[in-house]
Amino acid sequence: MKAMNVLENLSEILSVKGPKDINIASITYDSRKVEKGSLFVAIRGFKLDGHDFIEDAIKNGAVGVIGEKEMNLPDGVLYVRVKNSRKALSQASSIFFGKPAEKLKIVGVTGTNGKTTTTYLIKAILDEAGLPSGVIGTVGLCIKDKVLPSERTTPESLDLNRIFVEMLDEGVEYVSMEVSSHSLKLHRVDDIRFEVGVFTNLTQDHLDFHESFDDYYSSKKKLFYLSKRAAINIDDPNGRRMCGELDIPTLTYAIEGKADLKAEDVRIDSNGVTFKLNFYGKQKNIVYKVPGKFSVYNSLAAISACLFLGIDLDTMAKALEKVRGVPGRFEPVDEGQDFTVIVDYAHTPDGLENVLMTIKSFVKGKIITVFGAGGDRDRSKRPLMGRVVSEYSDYFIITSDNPRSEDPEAIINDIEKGLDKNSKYEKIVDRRAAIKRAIEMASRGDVVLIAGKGHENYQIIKDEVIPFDDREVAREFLKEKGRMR
Ligand SMILES: CC(=O)N[C@H]1[C@@H](OP(=O)(O)OP(=O)(O)OC[C@H]2O[C@@H](n3ccc(=O)[nH]c3=O)[C@H](O)[C@@H]2O)O[C@H](CO)[C@@H](O)[C@@H]1O[C@H](C)C(=O)N[C@@H](C)C(=O)N[C@H](CCC(=O)O)C(=O)O
Ligand SMILES: Nc1ncnc2c1ncn2[C@@H]1O[C@H](COP(=O)(O)OP(=O)(O)OP(=O)(O)O)[C@@H](O)[C@H]1O
Ligand SMILES: N[C@H](CCC[C@H](N)C(=O)O)C(=O)O
Ligand SMILES: [Mg+2]
Repeated sequence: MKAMNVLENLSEILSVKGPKDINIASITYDSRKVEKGSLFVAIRGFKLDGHDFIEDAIKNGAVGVIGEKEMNLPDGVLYVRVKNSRKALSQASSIFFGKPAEKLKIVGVTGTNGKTTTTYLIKAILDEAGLPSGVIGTVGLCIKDKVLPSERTTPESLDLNRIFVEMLDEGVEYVSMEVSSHSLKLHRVDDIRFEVGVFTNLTQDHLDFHESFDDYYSSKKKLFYLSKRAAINIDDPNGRRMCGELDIPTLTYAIEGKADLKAEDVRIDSNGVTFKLNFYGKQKNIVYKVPGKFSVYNSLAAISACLFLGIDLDTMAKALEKVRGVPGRFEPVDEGQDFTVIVDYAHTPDGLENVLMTIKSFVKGKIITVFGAGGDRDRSKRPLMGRVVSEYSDYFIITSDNPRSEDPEAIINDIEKGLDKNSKYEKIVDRRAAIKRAIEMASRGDVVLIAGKGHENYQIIKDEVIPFDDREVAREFLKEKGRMR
């Protein structure tokens, strides 16, 4: 593509130096991925500054550069100075790949908890309706039935465009994607026009990245400036606030309050949830075989979004009844033992409270929880997570999640600050040993909750990513315990 075509799509150019008639063979924001003919976009990062890698990029074959700083590049290399490189990356990628997002119907789901689950439920409904779809989110990328790993919940704009093209090539028409607050703030989704934006809830997380809760809220709100229509959980105080501030067609959903879609006669037990959906007098029985009040909310979120897509309630009810859960979300590990083991991705105070409240409602014996908190993430959520776990568990083991660059013991100490005084617990830094201990001590009727890592099949310790899967580790010790009997 001619550089001129890319330039025409950039909204905030400050200056252009060098030849505009060059051909761009590819775009990248990482100098290590530059090829002959690449356009390199220099991003001022949180750790590094892409401008420091311009020389490398040119050595590797870049013919053009987009950046924010005043630069003098060698003759023959195009330099486009813009106000915001991340915004420019989104605009350049969209035009370079032929605006693939415009050819897809994309539903964006935002909120602190429930994004992954809701996107999966939407996909299940689209499948039942016979509409070819894809999913983009924490657990990975789904292109029709193909599943690929993903590094981020919401990929960088350039990568998103590449994924959209791949989806279109495979015949995908609908995309159900998670939209993280990071992605909204860092302009990863700026050039997507969402058919529907969904708001699940907003509670504390990511206060390391967002300077305040208000900044977190405003980032989430941006999704609705990019959406044609909205589906909002109006039982959530921030959902109510959001609703009052939007002027696009909106469907609200609730269990408690007044809403367009209301769940009535809600029944929750260890097998899942059932409720009567009331949508302006139209009623439909919904069965979803994953327990928890949050399962009702996630079903309502998916139904609201799919109503906007024109899917009928019968199809939706059929689809939800068939869903057998989402990887790592309230996932049972069953080796025939006489107690329950659940692996769940809860990694926020609210997520933990929801999952523990659900367990409390059906547990016959003790609740034993194994959990930690991620390193290089919001530190202020750690004592709050500790408080919630100590409030609901009969016994718990504080261990490591993904410590990343931090000292695992220091993270555990942060969690410990929030504990209830009467807590019965121990600290075991090694997650494998912690899971082993919980399984050894469990007896008939107990529930062992292993929280925080869900579907993750790795653990990040310093710079190392080691293979680790809570489900496999639990299975191994369950088998061992079975053999000892
Ligand atoms: C905080 C955050 O989102 N950081 C993202 C940000 O990194 P950064 O700006 O700090 O990058 P950097 O390492 O400082 O480097 C600056 C630039 O120099 C470039 N570079 C670097 C080295 C080199 O040799 N050559 C080179 O060109 C880099 O490619 C980058 O463009 O831009 C990078 C490039 O797009 C992202 O990879 C990176 O995501 C990191 C890995 C990350 O962990 N992000 C997490 C926090 C995140 O986004 N999480 C949300 C999920 C939240 C949720 O689910 O609740 C998500 O959507 O996944
Ligand atoms: N609607 C909900 N409200 C509160 N908690 C929920 C809800 N749905 C799921 N949870 C809990 O939060 C955990 C994470 O759920 P899920 O993965 O769907 O959220 P997410 O928003 O995608 O998270 P992430 O930000 O990490 O991508 C679940 O394992 C469950 O314990
Ligand atoms: N998307 C979330 C996931 C947290 C999962 C938990 N296992 C951790 O590593 O903190 C984040 O990146 O903050
Ligand atoms: Mg997710």
